Amino acid sequence: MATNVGILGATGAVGQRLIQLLDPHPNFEITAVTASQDSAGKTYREAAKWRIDTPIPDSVAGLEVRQTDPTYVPNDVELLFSSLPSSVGEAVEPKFAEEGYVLSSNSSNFRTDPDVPLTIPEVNPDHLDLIEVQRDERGWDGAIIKNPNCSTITMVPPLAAVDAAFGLERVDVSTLQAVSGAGYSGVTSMEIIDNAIPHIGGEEEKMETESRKLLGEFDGAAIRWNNFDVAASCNRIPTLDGHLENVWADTSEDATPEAVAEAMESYPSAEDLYSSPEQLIRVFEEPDRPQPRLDRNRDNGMGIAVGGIQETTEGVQFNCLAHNTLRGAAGASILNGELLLEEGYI
Ligand SMILES: N[C@@H](CC=O)C(=O)O
Repeated sequence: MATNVGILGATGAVGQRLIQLLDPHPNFEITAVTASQDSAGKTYREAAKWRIDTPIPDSVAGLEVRQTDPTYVPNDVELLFSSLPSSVGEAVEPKFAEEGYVLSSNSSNFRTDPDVPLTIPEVNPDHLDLIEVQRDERGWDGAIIKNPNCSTITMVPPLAAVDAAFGLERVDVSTLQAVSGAGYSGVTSMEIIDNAIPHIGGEEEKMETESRKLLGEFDGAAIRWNNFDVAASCNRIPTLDGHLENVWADTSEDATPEAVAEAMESYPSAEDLYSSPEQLIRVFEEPDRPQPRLDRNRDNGMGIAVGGIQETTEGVQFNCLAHNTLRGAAGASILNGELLLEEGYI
């Protein structure tokens, strides 16, 4: 039987992607959607300005939109996906956890808190058990778990493969990020057409902190962050979806391009989880790949594509790409929901 799930912030860009991905999902059934007070009481079809290129699923179109408050969400909802703006998430998510709800959240608040699991199921599934620490410390019956920022998710699986095989000393990364990462009204057409913007507020810090937490070690009580140095430079470009990143990784042991490709291609997926691709990282030999338009939808938008692996004086260099609203946001939260289900937290 499918698990009843709700979506907090269901009318936004990531909320809509969550609906698109959850509607056909074999494990989950959407039974509650929430949004801001203005939308409460309307049907989802009336409240949402639907901008995805598949129709609003019939199962959701007629649902009544509820206020984003635990009082209005039915108790038989076992898992909540949160795509709230971070300022709202910071205020509201703990209220739900206090009331016993388990949240798989894409919002950026709390990601680096010591008792909040930040997980990519193929990379650090063991960090999920930090939930026990969180429950002890905060006295919650529910829990909050997070997926990382989209630009972090794009580079961390390839870096995890490099770290496991050769050890990581230092990472430098420069990003070319699609406009959908900023949300529908994030950058105007006048700002981005014929242009590139060499700044995305807060993004560099997210990449620099989240990557070290994700690749850290959980000893049963706390996460010891990985201590490689990392510096990020983030840029917005006029692609619609798909973040492309140029990464330089200085390794502890010598790493040839062939050995790096082998380590990446053999890095395991989470084969028991429905949304994890059969092969997590695909490596191109063609020097001009991956490209956003050609490669973002591989493996239902949940794969990571890598190319241009080469040796440099400072270690190894490669390019990586992921679909930012699928693997990098809605799909990442759903994968964490699948992990929560598999590990018996819901
Ligand atoms: N913070 C990211 C969101 C991911 O898509 C961005 O601005 O691109």
